[in-house]
Amino acid sequence: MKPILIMAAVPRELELLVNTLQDPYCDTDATFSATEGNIGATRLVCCAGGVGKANAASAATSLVERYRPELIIITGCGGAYPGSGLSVGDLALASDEIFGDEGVDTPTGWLDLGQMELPLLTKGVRSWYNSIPLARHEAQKAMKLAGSHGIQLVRGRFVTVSSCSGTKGRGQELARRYQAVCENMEGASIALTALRYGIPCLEIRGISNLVEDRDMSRWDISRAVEAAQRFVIKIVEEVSR
Ligand SMILES: O=C(O)c1cccc(C(=O)CC[C@H]2O[C@@H](n3cnc4c(=O)[nH]cnc43)[C@H](O)[C@@H]2O)c1
Repeated sequence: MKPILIMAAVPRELELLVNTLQDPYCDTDATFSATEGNIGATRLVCCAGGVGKANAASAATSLVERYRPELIIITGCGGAYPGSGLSVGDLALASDEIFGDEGVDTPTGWLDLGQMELPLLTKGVRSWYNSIPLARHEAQKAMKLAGSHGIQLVRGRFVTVSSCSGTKGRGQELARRYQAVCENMEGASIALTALRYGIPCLEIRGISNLVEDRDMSRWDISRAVEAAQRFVIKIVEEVSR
Protein backbone atom coordinates (compact mmCIF):
# COMPACT_ATOMS: atom_id res chain seq x y z
CA MET A 1 0.00 0.00 0.00
CA LYS A 2 1.26 3.47 -0.86
CA PRO A 3 2.06 5.74 2.12
CA ILE A 4 0.99 9.27 2.92
CA LEU A 5 3.99 11.61 2.78
CA ILE A 6 3.96 14.33 5.45
CA MET A 7 6.34 17.19 4.84
CA ALA A 8 7.41 20.14 6.96
CA ALA A 9 10.43 22.43 7.10
CA VAL A 10 11.90 21.64 10.52
CA PRO A 11 11.68 18.64 12.93
CA ARG A 12 9.62 20.44 15.59
CA GLU A 13 6.82 20.77 13.03
CA LEU A 14 6.64 16.94 12.90
CA GLU A 15 7.57 15.94 16.44
CA LEU A 16 4.07 15.13 17.66
CA LEU A 17 3.28 13.17 14.50
CA VAL A 18 6.50 11.17 14.67
CA ASN A 19 5.85 10.41 18.35
CA THR A 20 2.40 9.11 17.40
CA LEU A 21 3.75 6.60 14.85
CA GLN A 22 3.55 2.90 15.66
CA ASP A 23 6.82 1.02 15.00
CA PRO A 24 8.74 4.08 13.79
CA TYR A 25 11.81 3.57 11.63
CA CYS A 26 14.13 6.41 10.63
CA ASP A 27 16.33 6.10 7.56
CA THR A 28 19.22 8.32 8.72
CA ASP A 29 21.49 7.41 5.78
CA ALA A 30 19.17 8.86 3.15
CA THR A 31 19.85 12.29 1.62
CA PHE A 32 16.55 13.46 3.12
CA SER A 33 16.12 11.37 6.22
CA ALA A 34 12.51 10.37 6.88
CA THR A 35 10.66 8.53 9.64
CA GLU A 36 8.24 5.82 8.55
CA GLY A 37 5.54 4.21 10.66
CA ASN A 38 1.81 3.59 11.00
CA ILE A 39 -1.16 5.38 12.44
CA GLY A 40 -3.76 2.62 12.49
CA ALA A 41 -3.63 0.88 9.12
CA THR A 42 -2.18 3.92 7.35
CA ARG A 43 1.49 4.02 6.47
CA LEU A 44 3.13 7.44 6.93
CA VAL A 45 6.47 8.85 5.87
CA CYS A 46 7.41 12.05 7.73
CA CYS A 47 10.21 14.32 6.56
CA ALA A 48 11.47 17.76 7.59
CA GLY A 49 13.09 18.77 4.30
CA GLY A 50 14.53 22.11 5.42
CA VAL A 51 13.51 25.76 5.26
CA GLY A 52 12.74 27.46 1.96
CA LYS A 53 11.71 26.67 -1.60
CA ALA A 54 14.96 25.03 -2.75
CA ASN A 55 15.01 22.52 0.13
CA ALA A 56 11.28 21.89 -0.18
CA ALA A 57 11.42 21.14 -3.93
CA SER A 58 14.43 18.85 -3.74
CA ALA A 59 13.15 17.01 -0.66
CA ALA A 60 9.69 16.52 -2.20
CA THR A 61 11.16 15.23 -5.46
CA SER A 62 13.53 12.84 -3.71
CA LEU A 63 10.79 11.49 -1.40
CA VAL A 64 8.21 11.11 -4.16
CA GLU A 65 10.69 9.14 -6.26
CA ARG A 66 11.54 6.97 -3.24
CA TYR A 67 8.11 6.32 -1.71
CA ARG A 68 5.53 7.00 -4.49
CA PRO A 69 2.99 8.35 -1.93
CA GLU A 70 -0.77 8.34 -2.55
CA LEU A 71 -1.16 11.73 -0.85
CA ILE A 72 1.17 14.49 0.31
CA ILE A 73 0.29 16.56 3.38
CA ILE A 74 2.30 19.73 3.97
CA THR A 75 2.27 21.03 7.52
CA GLY A 76 4.06 23.55 9.72
CA CYS A 77 3.55 27.16 10.70
CA GLY A 78 2.79 30.33 8.78
CA GLY A 79 2.19 34.05 9.10
CA ALA A 80 -1.39 35.37 8.77
CA TYR A 81 -2.02 38.36 6.54
CA PRO A 82 -3.82 41.46 7.77
CA GLY A 83 -7.53 41.14 7.03
CA SER A 84 -7.46 37.31 6.96
CA GLY A 85 -9.32 37.05 10.26
CA LEU A 86 -6.70 34.53 11.43
CA SER A 87 -5.06 34.75 14.86
CA VAL A 88 -2.06 33.02 16.42
CA GLY A 89 -2.93 29.35 17.06
CA ASP A 90 -5.60 29.20 14.33
CA LEU A 91 -5.56 26.63 11.53
CA ALA A 92 -5.48 27.37 7.80
CA LEU A 93 -5.97 25.05 4.84
CA ALA A 94 -4.62 25.94 1.38
CA SER A 95 -6.93 26.14 -1.63
CA ASP A 96 -3.97 27.18 -3.80
CA GLU A 97 -0.31 27.92 -3.24
CA ILE A 98 1.19 30.97 -4.89
CA PHE A 99 4.82 31.60 -5.75
CA GLY A 100 4.78 35.16 -4.39
CA ASP A 101 8.20 36.36 -5.53
CA GLU A 102 8.49 34.88 -9.03
CA GLY A 103 8.15 37.68 -11.55
CA VAL A 104 9.89 40.85 -12.65
CA ASP A 105 10.11 44.37 -11.25
CA THR A 106 9.79 46.93 -14.05
CA PRO A 107 9.80 50.74 -14.03
CA THR A 108 6.02 50.56 -14.39
CA GLY A 109 5.39 47.93 -11.73
CA TRP A 110 5.71 44.25 -10.87
CA LEU A 111 4.73 41.57 -13.41
CA ASP A 112 3.98 37.92 -12.56
CA LEU A 113 4.98 34.82 -14.54
CA GLY A 114 1.67 34.84 -16.44
CA GLN A 115 2.39 38.36 -17.66
CA MET A 116 5.91 37.22 -18.55
CA GLU A 117 4.50 34.15 -20.34
CA LEU A 118 6.90 31.92 -18.37
CA PRO A 119 5.05 28.86 -17.01
CA LEU A 120 6.47 26.89 -14.06
CA LEU A 121 4.84 23.70 -15.37
CA THR A 122 3.20 22.62 -18.61
CA LYS A 123 1.32 19.33 -18.99
CA GLY A 124 -0.28 18.82 -22.39
CA VAL A 125 -2.27 21.95 -23.19
CA ARG A 126 -2.33 23.23 -19.57
CA SER A 127 0.21 25.57 -18.03
CA TRP A 128 0.62 26.80 -14.46
CA TYR A 129 2.29 30.10 -13.62
CA ASN A 130 2.49 31.56 -10.09
CA SER A 131 -0.61 29.80 -8.77
CA ILE A 132 -0.65 26.06 -8.01
CA PRO A 133 -3.97 24.40 -7.08
CA LEU A 134 -4.13 21.92 -4.19
CA ALA A 135 -6.41 18.87 -4.06
CA ARG A 136 -10.03 20.08 -3.99
CA HIS A 137 -11.72 16.84 -2.93
CA GLU A 138 -9.29 16.13 -0.05
CA ALA A 139 -9.58 19.76 1.09
CA GLN A 140 -13.38 19.52 1.15
CA LYS A 141 -13.11 16.37 3.26
CA ALA A 142 -10.71 18.16 5.63
CA MET A 143 -13.15 21.07 5.99
CA LYS A 144 -15.96 18.62 6.77
CA LEU A 145 -13.80 16.79 9.31
CA ALA A 146 -12.90 20.07 11.03
CA GLY A 147 -16.57 21.00 11.16
CA SER A 148 -17.54 17.66 12.70
CA HIS A 149 -14.95 18.20 15.49
CA GLY A 150 -15.90 21.85 16.04
CA ILE A 151 -12.46 22.92 14.83
CA GLN A 152 -12.26 26.27 13.07
CA LEU A 153 -10.36 25.85 9.79
CA VAL A 154 -9.98 28.74 7.35
CA ARG A 155 -9.56 27.73 3.71
CA GLY A 156 -7.83 30.19 1.39
CA ARG A 157 -4.84 30.99 -0.76
CA PHE A 158 -1.35 30.64 0.72
CA VAL A 159 1.66 32.59 -0.56
CA THR A 160 5.17 31.11 -0.56
CA VAL A 161 7.91 33.72 -0.26
CA SER A 162 11.71 33.72 -0.29
CA SER A 163 11.84 36.89 1.72
CA CYS A 164 9.45 36.85 4.70
CA SER A 165 7.19 39.86 5.06
CA GLY A 166 8.39 41.73 8.12
CA THR A 167 6.16 44.78 7.67
CA LYS A 168 2.40 45.15 7.79
CA GLY A 169 2.58 47.06 4.50
CA ARG A 170 4.22 44.16 2.64
CA GLY A 171 1.65 41.79 4.14
CA GLN A 172 -1.19 44.01 2.94
CA GLU A 173 0.38 44.23 -0.52
CA LEU A 174 0.67 40.43 -0.92
CA ALA A 175 -2.74 39.76 0.65
CA ARG A 176 -4.35 42.20 -1.79
CA ARG A 177 -2.37 41.06 -4.84
CA TYR A 178 -3.24 37.39 -4.34
CA GLN A 179 -6.40 37.53 -2.21
CA ALA A 180 -4.42 35.32 0.20
CA VAL A 181 -4.78 34.49 3.89
CA CYS A 182 -1.23 33.60 4.96
CA GLU A 183 2.37 33.07 3.90
CA ASN A 184 5.15 30.54 4.38
CA MET A 185 8.43 29.57 2.73
CA GLU A 186 7.94 26.05 1.31
CA GLY A 187 4.37 25.18 0.35
CA ALA A 188 4.29 26.20 -3.32
CA SER A 189 7.40 24.16 -4.12
CA ILE A 190 5.92 20.98 -2.64
CA ALA A 191 2.54 21.65 -4.27
CA LEU A 192 4.27 22.11 -7.64
CA THR A 193 6.16 18.84 -7.20
CA ALA A 194 2.90 17.07 -6.29
CA LEU A 195 1.17 18.50 -9.37
CA ARG A 196 4.09 17.48 -11.58
CA TYR A 197 3.77 13.87 -10.37
CA GLY A 198 -0.05 13.87 -10.30
CA ILE A 199 -0.25 13.28 -6.53
CA PRO A 200 -3.04 14.96 -4.51
CA CYS A 201 -1.67 17.45 -2.00
CA LEU A 202 -3.14 19.03 1.14
CA GLU A 203 -1.57 21.83 3.19
CA ILE A 204 -2.49 22.59 6.79
CA ARG A 205 -0.61 25.23 8.75
CA GLY A 206 -0.96 26.60 12.24
CA ILE A 207 -0.65 30.36 12.50
CA SER A 208 2.51 31.22 14.45
CA ASN A 209 2.44 34.97 13.83
CA LEU A 210 0.61 37.80 12.21
CA VAL A 211 2.32 39.47 9.28
CA GLU A 212 2.90 42.87 10.85
CA ASP A 213 5.82 45.11 11.67
CA ARG A 214 8.33 42.55 12.90
CA ASP A 215 7.85 41.69 16.61
CA MET A 216 8.93 38.14 17.36
CA SER A 217 7.83 38.44 21.01
CA ARG A 218 4.26 38.04 19.69
CA TRP A 219 4.99 34.72 17.93
CA ASP A 220 3.92 31.30 19.22
CA ILE A 221 5.46 28.61 17.04
CA SER A 222 4.84 25.80 19.58
CA ARG A 223 1.12 26.48 19.72
CA ALA A 224 0.87 26.71 15.93
CA VAL A 225 2.74 23.51 15.13
CA GLU A 226 0.92 21.54 17.82
CA ALA A 227 -2.49 22.62 16.50
CA ALA A 228 -1.53 21.76 12.92
CA GLN A 229 -0.18 18.31 13.82
CA ARG A 230 -3.20 17.45 15.98
CA PHE A 231 -5.44 18.14 13.00
CA VAL A 232 -3.19 16.21 10.57
CA ILE A 233 -3.43 13.22 12.94
CA LYS A 234 -7.25 13.49 12.77
CA ILE A 235 -7.09 13.47 8.97
CA VAL A 236 -4.87 10.39 8.96
CA GLU A 237 -7.14 8.62 11.48
CA GLU A 238 -10.10 9.40 9.22
CA VAL A 239 -8.26 7.94 6.20
CA SER A 240 -7.49 4.78 8.28
CA ARG A 241 -11.16 4.07 9.02
O1 LIG B 1 13.14 36.73 11.59
C1 LIG B 1 12.06 36.99 11.04
O2 LIG B 1 11.65 38.16 10.92
C2 LIG B 1 11.21 35.88 10.50
C3 LIG B 1 10.13 36.19 9.69
C4 LIG B 1 9.32 35.17 9.20
C5 LIG B 1 9.61 33.83 9.53
C6 LIG B 1 10.70 33.55 10.35
C7 LIG B 1 11.01 32.17 10.78
O3 LIG B 1 11.99 31.91 11.43
C8 LIG B 1 10.06 31.06 10.45
C9 LIG B 1 10.24 30.52 9.07
C10 LIG B 1 9.56 29.19 8.94
O4 LIG B 1 8.22 29.23 9.43
C11 LIG B 1 7.30 29.46 8.38
N1 LIG B 1 6.78 30.82 8.63
C12 LIG B 1 6.18 31.17 9.78
N2 LIG B 1 5.77 32.42 9.73
C13 LIG B 1 6.11 32.92 8.54
C14 LIG B 1 5.94 34.20 7.94
O5 LIG B 1 5.38 35.14 8.52
N3 LIG B 1 6.43 34.36 6.69
C15 LIG B 1 7.02 33.34 6.03
N4 LIG B 1 7.20 32.11 6.58
C16 LIG B 1 6.75 31.90 7.81
C17 LIG B 1 8.09 29.26 7.08
O6 LIG B 1 7.45 28.31 6.28
C18 LIG B 1 9.47 28.77 7.51
O7 LIG B 1 9.56 27.38 7.48
C19 LIG B 1 11.51 34.57 10.84
